[in-house]
Amino acid sequence: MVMGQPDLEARSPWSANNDKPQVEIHPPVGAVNGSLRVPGSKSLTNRALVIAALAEGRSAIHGILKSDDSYWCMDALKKLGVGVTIEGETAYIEGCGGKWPNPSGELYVGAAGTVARFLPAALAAGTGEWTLRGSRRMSERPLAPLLRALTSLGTRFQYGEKELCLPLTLQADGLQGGEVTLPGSTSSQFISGLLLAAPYAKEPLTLRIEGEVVQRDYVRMTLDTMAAFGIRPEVSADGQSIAVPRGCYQARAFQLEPDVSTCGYFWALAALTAGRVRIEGIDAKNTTQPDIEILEVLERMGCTVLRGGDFVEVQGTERLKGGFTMSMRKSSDQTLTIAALAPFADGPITLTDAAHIRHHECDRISAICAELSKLGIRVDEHHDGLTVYPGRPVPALLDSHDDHRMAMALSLIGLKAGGIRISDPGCVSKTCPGYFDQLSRLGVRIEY
Ligand SMILES: O=C(O)C1=C[C@@H](OP(=O)(O)O)[C@@H](O)[C@H](O)C1
Ligand SMILES: C=C(OP(=O)(O)O)C(=O)O
Repeated sequence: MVMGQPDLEARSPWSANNDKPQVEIHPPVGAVNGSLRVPGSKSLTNRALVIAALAEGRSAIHGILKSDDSYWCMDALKKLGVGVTIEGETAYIEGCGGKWPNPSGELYVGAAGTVARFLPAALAAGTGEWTLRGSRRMSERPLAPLLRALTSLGTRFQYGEKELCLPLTLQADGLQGGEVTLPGSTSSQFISGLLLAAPYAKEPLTLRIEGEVVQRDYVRMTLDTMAAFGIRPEVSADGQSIAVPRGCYQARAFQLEPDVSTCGYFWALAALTAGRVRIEGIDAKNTTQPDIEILEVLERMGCTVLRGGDFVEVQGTERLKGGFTMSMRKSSDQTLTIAALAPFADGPITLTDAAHIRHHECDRISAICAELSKLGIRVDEHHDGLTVYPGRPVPALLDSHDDHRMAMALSLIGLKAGGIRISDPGCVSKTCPGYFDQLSRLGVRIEY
């Protein structure tokens, strides 16, 4: 079987296993029990890095994620002349107060949606001319609504290959203020990107959001992180209008939460093996990360969840329950995790409201349907989701589609079925380079 060629340029020095063509997951003999910590949230790391770079003064960001997505964010900031020093899990950032020290250069965003959507607005708020490139997939992923909004605020763009896509050259002379409209239906990151830069506009900026926002809680996360650095936008009662005051972020020490999206795979591991997995450092009631919703799904499937103030423990069950439909609008990154659990439930599971994940690292709806089908699992593909039916997976080599979440979700199937191999295990480094090592530490046999 010929798998698509992964885009190895997007793998950072923090990646691992790029030389391994495949990994086999061996089903553990019994329940998986264990306790672990996962690295910092990708979403919080890249928000904090961009804000700290725009701030006045030196920030210390504690508990960062060290993965491809955060590497390319820091790499771009360094190329812009921002001082970035890493000691252990802390990044020290010398804020530039909104004036990028290097007014020109070539920046590479890798495969990171957060960097591709946060950086253009932050650059546009300054003065200079920069070229932005991304991975093959990032050059196909949508950027147009953000670029149109920035154009209306005075930024000029030239496109290298295709209009309104990466690669591009951005000419900036500050953002005009006033009003700007952005759609919410394709990606919340356009809104987050513009919000992060908005305090530096020449006049106060108001964002009007058209329609529903996919994964709206990520916008809330952006607003909360901005507030932590001293800027408090005002959100209208209907949530569709956000007024951002002018100002400058103030540097500070900032502690990040662990990555709840990554936690989902480990909690699913407990769910599948009737085991018990505790993840330290998570405050389920107060987290700003929407993927915490996976806990409610696991409960619905029959698992028991213990929400401590500083940990979450999931205890699995002998027979997972299915027979429900779930909207993934809020926590779409967990769609693949639930789809991978679904064959082992006692009834079909339908996931809806996730049409936008066709524009993620791969067309995730079509990709997961293709891979589950290879396993002999019945799936119905819908425009905005899928239905997965209970079944017994047959041995197969599965394609990770150069998508960290495809690889991590598909690995879960190997916990229950023999002969499950996954291509290009290195792709997990987009958000969790140590994923397979952590599985091993929990007693799951991994063979490259
Ligand atoms: O702002 C963020 O940190 C994110 C927003 C979401 O993207 P979209 O809103 O583009 O779906 C999510 O899928 C991604 O993993 C992280
Ligand atoms: C969609 C994702 O990433 P990105 O930040 O590149 O959009 C993801 O991590 O699942």
